[in-house]
Amino acid sequence: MGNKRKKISVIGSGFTGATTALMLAQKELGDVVLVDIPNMENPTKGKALDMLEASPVQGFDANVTGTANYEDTKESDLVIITAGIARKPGMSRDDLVNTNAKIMKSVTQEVVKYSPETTIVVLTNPVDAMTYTVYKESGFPKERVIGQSGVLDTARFRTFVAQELNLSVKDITGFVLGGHGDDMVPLIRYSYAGGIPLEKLISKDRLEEIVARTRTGGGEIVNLLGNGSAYYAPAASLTVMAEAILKDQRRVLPSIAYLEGEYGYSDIYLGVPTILGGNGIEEIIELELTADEKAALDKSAESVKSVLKVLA
Ligand SMILES: NC(=O)C1=CN([C@@H]2O[C@H](COP(=O)(O)OP(=O)(O)OC[C@H]3O[C@@H](n4cnc5c(N)ncnc54)[C@H](O)[C@@H]3O)[C@@H](O)[C@H]2O)C=CC1
Ligand SMILES: O=C([O-])CC(=O)C(=O)O
Repeated sequence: MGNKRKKISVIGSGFTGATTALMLAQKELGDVVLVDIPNMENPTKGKALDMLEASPVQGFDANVTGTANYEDTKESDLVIITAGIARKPGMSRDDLVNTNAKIMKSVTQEVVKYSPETTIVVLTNPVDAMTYTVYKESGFPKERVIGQSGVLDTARFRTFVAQELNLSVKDITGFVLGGHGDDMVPLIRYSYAGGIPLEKLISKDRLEEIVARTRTGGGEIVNLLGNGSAYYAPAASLTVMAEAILKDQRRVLPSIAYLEGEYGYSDIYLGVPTILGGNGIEEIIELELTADEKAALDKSAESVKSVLKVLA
């Protein structure tokens, strides 16, 4: 008998949830249960069946099912929450807070009921505050409630740098700290092309433009799509985090983590460099920041705190 397949539940079968489900299955990370509200049960089952029917063509062994019944998520190894509303042009992520906080609470209760030992990764925006909400509602240890922002924000930064230098994206590394908003802090000092500091390859002005584009990268897509937000790169980001956890890879990836004094903040979820492995967030990596970097991070943390205050 081989190893038992992992079970991954993806809550929310919209653009990000469905795309994530497909990527998880294509990488054979486990069997995927896609969950949505009762009104969306048939479309959710339809999407799941359609993905399953791609499996013989692409040759992946993963079951994909759709449901509106949380019993089907029982004993999930990993739960990914994408449920909720997305922003439209003219809105900020923070405008979603009240609606999505209610959704986080009800979803978390159901998830915890059937999978008390699972690890949860949250995507729903405003994601720093929504991860905090899920943490409080779940009663889980902090290492098992994680938010996604930094992998995506870093991916955008890496894309723009690769375009600028006409180099493979594979050789570009980036580093983004802070909340998933326009105040996020891309750290040039820790970003490289094939081990060469970016500051040696790109002018300061161009680097500043790339940082600015990264900060508003989500909004750029929202404006182009017109009726929703990004989902391919977000789904790819969730998939890499899922892989790190399910395969116990201990990867160094940025995650939204619960801070208890790290970087000088407490009782807040914020994007920081972490080690992701079988236990979820296995470690938070603390770096020394320059005064300017710390000031930028303080500003980002303040934005997240102001959203948390709305929920208090
Ligand atoms: N953290 C990040 O980097 C990113 C966050 N997001 C956020 O992810 C969320 C989802 O985005 P999309 O998938 O594009 O939206 P979408 O509108 O395509 O899908 C959301 C789905 O959630 C479902 N849903 C609503 N209430 C639910 C409940 N109580 N239980 C289960 N399902 C429920 C809806 O029926 C819908 O199918 C948004 O809040 C968006 O802002 C999106 C991209 C990146
Ligand atoms: O911009 C949005 O609303 C969705 C999101 O978080 C992103 O794509 O970074």
